[in-house]
Amino acid sequence: MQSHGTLVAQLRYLRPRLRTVAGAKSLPSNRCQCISLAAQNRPRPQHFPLDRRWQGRRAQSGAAATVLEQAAEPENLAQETIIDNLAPQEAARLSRVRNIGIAAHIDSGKTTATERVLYYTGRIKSIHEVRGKDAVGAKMDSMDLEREKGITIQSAATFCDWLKTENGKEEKYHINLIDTPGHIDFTIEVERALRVLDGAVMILCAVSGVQSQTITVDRQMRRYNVPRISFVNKMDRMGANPFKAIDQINHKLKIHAAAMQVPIGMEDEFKGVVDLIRMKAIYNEGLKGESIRETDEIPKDVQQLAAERRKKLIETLADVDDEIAELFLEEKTPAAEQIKAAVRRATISLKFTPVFMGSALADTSVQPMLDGVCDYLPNPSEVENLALDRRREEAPVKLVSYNSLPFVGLAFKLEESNFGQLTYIRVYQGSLRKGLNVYNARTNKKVKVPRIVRMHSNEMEEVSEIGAGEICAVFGIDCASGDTFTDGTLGYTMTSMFVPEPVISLSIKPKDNKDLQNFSKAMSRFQREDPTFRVHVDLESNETIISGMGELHLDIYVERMRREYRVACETGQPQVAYRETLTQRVPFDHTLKKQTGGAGDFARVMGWMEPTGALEANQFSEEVKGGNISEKYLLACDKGFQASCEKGPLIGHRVLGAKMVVNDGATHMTDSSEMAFKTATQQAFRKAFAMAKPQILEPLMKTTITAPNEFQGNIVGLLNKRNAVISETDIGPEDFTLYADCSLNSMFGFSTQLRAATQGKGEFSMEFSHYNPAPMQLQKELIAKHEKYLADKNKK
Ligand SMILES: Nc1nc2c(ncn2[C@@H]2O[C@H](COP(=O)(O)OP(=O)(O)OP(=O)(O)O)[C@@H](O)[C@H]2O)c(=O)[nH]1
Repeated sequence: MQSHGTLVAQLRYLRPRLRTVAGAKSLPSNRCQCISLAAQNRPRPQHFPLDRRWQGRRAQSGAAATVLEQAAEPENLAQETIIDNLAPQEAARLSRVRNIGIAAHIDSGKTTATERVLYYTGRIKSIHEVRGKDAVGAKMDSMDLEREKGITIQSAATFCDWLKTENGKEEKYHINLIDTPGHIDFTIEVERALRVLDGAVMILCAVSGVQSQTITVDRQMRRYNVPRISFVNKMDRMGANPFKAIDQINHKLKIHAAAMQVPIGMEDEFKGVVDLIRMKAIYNEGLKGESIRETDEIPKDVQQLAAERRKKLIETLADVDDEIAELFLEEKTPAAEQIKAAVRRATISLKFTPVFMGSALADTSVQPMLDGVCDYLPNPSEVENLALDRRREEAPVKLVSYNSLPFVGLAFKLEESNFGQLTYIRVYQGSLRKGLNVYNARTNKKVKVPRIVRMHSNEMEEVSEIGAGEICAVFGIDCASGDTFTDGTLGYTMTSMFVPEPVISLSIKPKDNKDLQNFSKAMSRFQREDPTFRVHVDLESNETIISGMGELHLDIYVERMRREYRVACETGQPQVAYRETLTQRVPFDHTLKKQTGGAGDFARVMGWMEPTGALEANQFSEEVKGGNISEKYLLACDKGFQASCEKGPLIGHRVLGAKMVVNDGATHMTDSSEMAFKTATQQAFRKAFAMAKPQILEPLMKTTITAPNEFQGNIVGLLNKRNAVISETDIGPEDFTLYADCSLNSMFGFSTQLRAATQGKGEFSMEFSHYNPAPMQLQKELIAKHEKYLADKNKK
């Protein structure tokens, strides 16, 4: 396989020739894109079940290569002229834009750090703390519930301009920033932020280092190939040790990491940091640390540590960067500029994370982290984003963050506001203007953009245009989360994000029937905003069932219903969201025949049912020859199949991984109807399903537990009792991390037992992994319980 660079060089050579050939319109389409994808030789990310999902994301490469390869397309020749003319101007604009997210374990200080960033960049005039005494709360936690509980529930977007000073010169950077929740139950918020961001700041606590949720966040960043810098916060706390955190990033997260700074003083003596590239001491001054004082005088007691850690930084870089490796082998010391360039290359190519440190609460050393964002995280043109061209069999095409190209944007988040639905859009190509007609690639509907705003937490600033590579929100566009918009000249669609399956459900109803209207309004709004929150009505019990990612997730919606819609609700016990499936192929031949005096019911359906393999979405297909069942009745069969999948025959939970094929049947001249075919299909489904060795599936959770080493035996004991499968144990000098697959059903009450078994020092996080057949005994119990429920209901 040739390197990407070599191929780009070849394309550069070929370009004048391609132009001539393209004039004759004989170039095979997509050749260049194919070469480019092959050149990157990217494996499909592990967590993506469908190829198409990852095609929408990116690999890292230079904008020049992107433009060049796309320009070589005959269809893109018109664009090429524009690109050639605008390149320097666009490149200059984009080089000062950063779209970043802040992600971390719960309570690491994401919101507190963001508050500093907004203050130092002049976005807010004063600092308010999370759960602070002034009772105002941090800017980015704008929901009352967030402020009360001191946790972030929704991701909030904001933007700011950072004046970075280097060698006495000021450079203005425009930063779009998203603060994301730390709790795993709100993981979709992190997923959608990472889907559209170009880089991230991973915050760690200086005392706790890599925690269970840091591991989840790491997984998410890998899923979307997001480069990151790290910030070790809470350096003022007793027991702070940034180097322990760095070791843990190296060993637990398995990404090369090295300190970019060393601390001056520790814990309550923490005063500032030494920048290891420029070898300068940096202190914060002013009431809120707003001014920075830099000096060449590094305190004596820190000099040796600084020298050692600088050496370590260069050694680590030599492992991930060829240029530094060469200098290292020649025993030459790289210059500051060379180190900086290597950190940037290695970070953007996802091989390395530079580690900064400070204390957001003590207003110390947040600004150098912001400089790090500008120096080491990619600008929008350095991240490759792909769309699929529906006019050319969904071939991947690269999007170019240039304003003058046709518009392509992705709606990544919806929010209900006082002024109607607010749709967050990341503009990938072209610019979005007020009054522009845009097309929804999914529905093909045209809409005019009435209002564009830049979000600043819950406040907004009206703008008339947003350039490529930026994030904004628009009003008055009806769409679903994950829809692609274009200007109508392109058949592009971008792939959506990874949406985990809900694992917990509970029944819910308003305490007072007069609130029913508000109740359903709230339900439909929450569902539209959050793809991991689902609502359905159980047809047998007539109960409304809500499903989500965990108990806290559902609790928050019940609480929001009370506060925002004034609907008090009663809820049932949380239940695991089981699934039902079949394991073998079975033929069916079923006739519905009812003769009751007048017109009767008649429908005959034949075919087979089988597992889809790999537990994919349910599928219905028809292979009827000779017109024995008309198109209209086949549609009714499909509806019957979908209805049957909603409520499995075993325990009434949803069916997963079932395929039904109807290949023959019979119709009666007068007695057949759509209803008859729908019912016949449902009856055939039940019969076939029962014969096809059905199974109940339970959600298995990827569980990460961290605790001090002395509790390892206790925790293994707890997990063994739950039949968990331990996949890996990582033992550090003081604490250990254990990775296991546990059934969700066995994890109820685990947090209390973990606390008791570890004197409150252990913590865990769970993330849905996959569905697995439930143990036979449990399957029998669930079926018996469901049968009893049905029998009791029939008696009534
Ligand atoms: N000592 C110390 N405490 C801090 C620091 N930064 C934040 N905190 C405190 O840590 C707690 C959590 O801070 P947040 O900023 O809410 O953390 P978060 O990561 O946004 O929390 P979630 O969004 O709920 O996950 C608050 O009580 C902060 O005051 C710091 O640098 N030093």
